[in-house]
Amino acid sequence: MGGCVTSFTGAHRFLSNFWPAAVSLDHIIYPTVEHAYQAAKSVEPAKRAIVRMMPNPAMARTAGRRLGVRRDWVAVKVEVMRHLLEQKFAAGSHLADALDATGEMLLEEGNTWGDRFWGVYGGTGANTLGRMLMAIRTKNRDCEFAALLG
Ligand SMILES: Nc1c(N[C@@H]2O[C@H](COP(=O)(O)O)[C@@H](O)[C@H]2O)[nH]c(=O)[nH]c1=O
Repeated sequence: MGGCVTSFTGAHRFLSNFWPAAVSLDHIIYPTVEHAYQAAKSVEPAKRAIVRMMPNPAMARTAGRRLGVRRDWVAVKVEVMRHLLEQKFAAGSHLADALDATGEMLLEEGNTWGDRFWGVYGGTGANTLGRMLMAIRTKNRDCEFAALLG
């Protein structure tokens, strides 16, 4: 299956970091990748708890953006995201199956909120989130293949 997912909406909403998925950050469970990613901007447990308790990912994002980021945030944020997404799409899980079902489609987080780092806005952007998801999709397949071979 070729083609392109140009936004994480509708049937592809599960690709968004706002989709419900329990993920762990430093042994504490968060309800979405977005909650955990935003909490990770701080190293202070009390601040992380505020983000974790937010009733939805949009509010977690707003709260996280007010935290003031830790000094090493720019250096670690991509690895933090990868760590969370690998949990969300852990091989064999329901969401990994849904990711696998996207076949060879290009996954692009086209967005309306101006994010050219994680997604694509106005036709340009690094699409870091989409590229990470495609890499996990490939990795999961490689693992499955290796398991079949024994
Ligand atoms: N703003 C938004 C999404 N953007 C998400 O926000 C995060 C980046 O936050 P920051 O590093 O603070 O700019 C990252 O997880 C990105 O995917 N996603 C959605 O589904 N809906 C939204 O409305």
